Amino acid sequence: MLKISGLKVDIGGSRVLNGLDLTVGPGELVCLIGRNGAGKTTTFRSIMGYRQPVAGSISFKGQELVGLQTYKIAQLGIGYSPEESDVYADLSVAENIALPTWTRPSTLSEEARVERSLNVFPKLRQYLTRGGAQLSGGERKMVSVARALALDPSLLLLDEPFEGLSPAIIPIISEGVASIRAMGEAVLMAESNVHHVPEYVDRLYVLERGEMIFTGTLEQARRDRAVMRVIAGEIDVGEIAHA
Ligand SMILES: Nc1ncnc2c1ncn2[C@@H]1O[C@H](COP(=O)(O)OP(=O)(O)OP(=O)(O)O)[C@@H](O)[C@H]1O
Repeated sequence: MLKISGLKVDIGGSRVLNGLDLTVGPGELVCLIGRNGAGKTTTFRSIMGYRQPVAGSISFKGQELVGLQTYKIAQLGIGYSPEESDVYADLSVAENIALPTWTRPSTLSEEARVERSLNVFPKLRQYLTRGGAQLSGGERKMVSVARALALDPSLLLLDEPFEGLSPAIIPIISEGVASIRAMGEAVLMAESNVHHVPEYVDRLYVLERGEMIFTGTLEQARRDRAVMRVIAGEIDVGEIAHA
């Protein structure tokens, strides 16, 4: 469904992604994991057409995305929830979520698409009339993911959905990701912390300074000390060794 081959991206004269290969199949949950600055956001921004690669290909359902404008990429069915969860302050929560239903036609009605998003995050029903500026970080994250889902995408990109959230909100987002997955949507999720990776993840890619250093299952990653050093830190490697 999504196939990235040999992707190279330069920013300000520096190579930020150096020959990335990655695939996401229909209905798969795939995690791209790496430390801060590894290049996860740059990968997502390249998929969405905000960054132009110097080499490589990004194809979605057989169509090349490189060179397409962002709105066209979204219309092809890729929903994007960025790390910073931009929620439109001048729109209500309900309007923020409904936004993609105005820009991408789907076989589902606007109501059905919004309802589906609200079923993923039922807590949002209390805030529907509230302005986008009057939300906590966790609420903004829910709106951002719900909005990306209202696009009725066949692939959802979630950039560090747990980043900066309080421990109380993490299980809510985690349950939301599980129900999105149960709907059969393909999800590509970026993470810097292996502990946030759901056990049911299909495949992990580990990115280090713009290069992919590992591809495999979560179980294989846990058995690889060099990989765990990158995605879990030294302390956790010790814990794993004693487990
Ligand atoms: N606009 C920019 N100008 C200059 N350098 C940039 C810019 N955006 C990203 N970079 C650099 O590109 C590299 C990759 O950044 P990117 O944001 O993709 O990493 P990331 O893995 O998403 O990290 P984080 O978890 O901190 O968001 C970093 O070294 C970063 O400093």
